[in-house]
Amino acid sequence: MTVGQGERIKSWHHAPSRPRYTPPPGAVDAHCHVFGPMAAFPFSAKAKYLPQDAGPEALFALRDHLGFTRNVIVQASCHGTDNAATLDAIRRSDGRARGVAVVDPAISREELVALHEGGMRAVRFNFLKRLVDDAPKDRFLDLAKRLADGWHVVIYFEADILAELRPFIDAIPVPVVIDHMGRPDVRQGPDGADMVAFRRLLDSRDDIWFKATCPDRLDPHGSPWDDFAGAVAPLVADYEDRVLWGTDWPHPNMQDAIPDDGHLVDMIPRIAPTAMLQRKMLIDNPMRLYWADEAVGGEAPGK
Ligand SMILES: O=C(O)/C=C(\CC(=O)C(=O)O)C(=O)O
Repeated sequence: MTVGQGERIKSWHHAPSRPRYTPPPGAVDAHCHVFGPMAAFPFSAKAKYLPQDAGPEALFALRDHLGFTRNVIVQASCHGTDNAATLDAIRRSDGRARGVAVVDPAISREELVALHEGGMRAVRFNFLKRLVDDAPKDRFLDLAKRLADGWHVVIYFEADILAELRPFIDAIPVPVVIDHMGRPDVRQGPDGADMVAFRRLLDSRDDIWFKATCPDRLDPHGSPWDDFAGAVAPLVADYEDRVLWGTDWPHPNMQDAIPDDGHLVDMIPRIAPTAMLQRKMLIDNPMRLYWADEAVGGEAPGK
């Protein structure tokens, strides 16, 4: 697809329900995106989808509606390596958002410093062929070696390439966060081949984290996403200090199965049934990665 052609798609719920589950004060939605607004922040010429505007106002309204305090905004592939829309959203958040950037691996040290000052704390390496044209492992690795203390790498891949990616991941010298657990087939259950391979990765280092996100993407049986809950709850319990959670709003490419964000929040007690697990997943763990400069938990700045 070439951006500028075709209809702009809408992949998010027009009126998400209010969740029955109430997140603890200080909870972080650690995986979400902004789209545009396009008039101010045009999409990349290489974008594989052309969404309607889903800017910071809508994101922060959803945050409040769902009972969250902070956001980690992940640069979406439709904006390529121009992080202006994500930086603008962070700037407007009153200190309540931080970000994950997507950059040209040749980025200069000065540009990385500017991203840090803008609230970025990680770079994302996307290996999904339907989203990006190329993912040069050698150049990604060179960049990972140049990241400042306190930064990490976020990797997005599907389960069928985990084995092939292992030498690359093993060589990354900073902490690693895996998006959507590397997209396991949750129908295999908690002891299926995909989860076993993913646990082997987690066991290989103690600085690999993961997002227990996207029942809507990973569970083909749909809401209430029972297969997702069954496969993911044991992982959360066994790796409680390394798990993050997020809505994934505005759910890029999910226009044919748009999830109700209130229902997504109601998955939290099903995968993290105790108050302690919820606190770790929603506050302590994301705070350590994204707000290491602040005391863990508590009120957000500007509140
Ligand atoms: O929102 C996600 O994490 C997943 C995406 C979109 C994405 O990552 C991107 O556009 O950068 C997907 O599977 O289409």
